[in-house]
Amino acid sequence: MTPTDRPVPPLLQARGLRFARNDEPVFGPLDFSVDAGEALLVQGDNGAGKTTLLRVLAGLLRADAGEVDIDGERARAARRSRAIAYLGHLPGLKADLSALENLNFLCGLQGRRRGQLPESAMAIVGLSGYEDALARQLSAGQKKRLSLARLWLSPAPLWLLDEPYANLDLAGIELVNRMVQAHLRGGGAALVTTHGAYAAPPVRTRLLVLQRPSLEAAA
Ligand SMILES: Nc1ncnc2c1ncn2[C@@H]1O[C@H](COP(=O)(O)OP(=O)(O)OP(=O)(O)O)[C@@H](O)[C@H]1O
Repeated sequence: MTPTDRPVPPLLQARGLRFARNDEPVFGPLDFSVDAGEALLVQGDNGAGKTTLLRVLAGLLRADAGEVDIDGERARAARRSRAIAYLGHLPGLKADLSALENLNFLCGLQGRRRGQLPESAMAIVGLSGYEDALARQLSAGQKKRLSLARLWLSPAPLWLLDEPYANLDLAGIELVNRMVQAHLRGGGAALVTTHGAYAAPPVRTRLLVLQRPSLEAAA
């Protein structure tokens, strides 16, 4: 077998991943993988553990058991921060910086996708003309769009998107789908939590359904 014959490892692989709070199981054990060019939709009822799973994968919470590999190697902090862009419920913006200053600040922290500039990212998300607006003066949907611009600028291949459609109008929902499609076409991957059926074809999509362990036990 030559080096080029070796199978490419999944971009993300979880084995036996489990999380509990105060001995109460929240999810798992879960086994799943996501390849480059693929989206994994994470669905489940309110409280099923979708946000918790994304936070564990992002390294913001520690799993009780299991392993996470990125590109075939254990996901330690440095590897996670290079490989993962996390879009959470909160916009994660500096309220007293302008929209453009926020993007420049975040590019300074996280690096920047090759060939993309903050100004062009603002245009892509429909925020041209808002460059000098303070983040705290933006509407909820505009803040979400600014977070999407930050996501677009990130050089990280693995997107963890927690309810990315929240607060967005129809055009914004289509924008998220176009961004995900373009990201996957460029060799990236995405985990997307959602309550709705918003993920548009032709994204190569698989489904991970979480169930609340206590409800399962009671059933
Ligand atoms: N900071 C916290 N402290 C204690 N319990 C929490 C905390 N955050 C979440 N939980 C609990 O963990 C469980 C999973 O919550 P999580 O937010 O992951 O669910 P979710 O599937 O994302 O829900 P939703 O669809 O409502 O956003 C819930 O029972 C919730 O009450």
